[in-house]
Amino acid sequence: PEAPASEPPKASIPAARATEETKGNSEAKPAQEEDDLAKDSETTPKASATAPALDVPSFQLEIPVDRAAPPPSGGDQTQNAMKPPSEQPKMGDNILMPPPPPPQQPTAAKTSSLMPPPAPPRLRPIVSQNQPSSPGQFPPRPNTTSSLRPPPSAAASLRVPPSRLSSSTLAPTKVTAKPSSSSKRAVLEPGYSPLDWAALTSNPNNKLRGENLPPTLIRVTPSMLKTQNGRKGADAWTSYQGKVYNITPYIPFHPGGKGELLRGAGKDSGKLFFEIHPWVNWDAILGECLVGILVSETEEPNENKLDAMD
Ligand code: HEM
Repeated sequence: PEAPASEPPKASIPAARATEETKGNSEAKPAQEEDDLAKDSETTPKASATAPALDVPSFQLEIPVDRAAPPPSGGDQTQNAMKPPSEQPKMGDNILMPPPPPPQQPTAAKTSSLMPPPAPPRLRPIVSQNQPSSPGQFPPRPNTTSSLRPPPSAAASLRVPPSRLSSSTLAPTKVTAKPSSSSKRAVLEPGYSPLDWAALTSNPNNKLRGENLPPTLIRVTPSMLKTQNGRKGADAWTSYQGKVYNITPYIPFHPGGKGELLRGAGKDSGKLFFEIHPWVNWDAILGECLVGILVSETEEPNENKLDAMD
């Protein structure tokens, strides 16, 4: 597949290269000397390719004069220097490539002015093929050009990042959805909405305080409260601000779920309650579930004394 793409450029290149080749032969010797210097500074073999380019510039000044007519850009000097080296065909390919990606390879871009005829799209693929020899230059191209390039094949890999950008439009919906799902809010069964609870509490005959309890408030010690943990058929009681409530009837109505509500069973729920939802009006919801008051362990659970206090 590469052969066909490279063929068209080669046909046009030969003429310019012919002049370069003659000059290039004479320049070959100085280029080698510089190669040695380059090797001293640079360890990689590729340094030799760059070295000739540096040597050529002085001689290239003459070359540009001949070419001055065809190419508008004076930057051809660098190109000429590059071309004289043994890699003329590669340079030609690069020349074809330059038009589209001018920013990345200045030499290629300059040569591109000479090669305008070749199709820009084809040049990119060719460059990629030739690039293997010079991988260092290409890595940056895809990244920078990717944003600029609309092309299909390369865009596929690039589309992922763009999708992120475009996802910004989608993100809002997802973001809003995630927070809601992350909440511990439970799914209440039908008939257990806050309105249903309000209706239930509006009727005093429902005995939400619990069965077998006196009509008046009772005195509850910590040990008593501990036994009312909702297990083994016992109602779940909890204390809040010195008062004891039977939270058993509210379990299926609790928006936070049964498990969360029962975390306070048999003990004080004030701390948990305020940590999770301090804005909730406890008394307004559980007023009808009030069992009594919390007293110290030494105090006798005398209902008469409790009534006297009231
Ligand atoms: C140990 C005690 C309790 C715990 C651990 C607890 C936990 C929770 C949790 C996790 C939620 C869900 C919060 C969310 O939507 O992300 C919740 C919601 C709620 N809980 Fe409790 N809860 C407790 C006691 C109570 C009590 C005693 C009441 C009623 C007096 C109550 C009333 C509510 C209400 C009304 C909501 C909905 C709040 C809202 O949507 O803004 N909770 N609770």
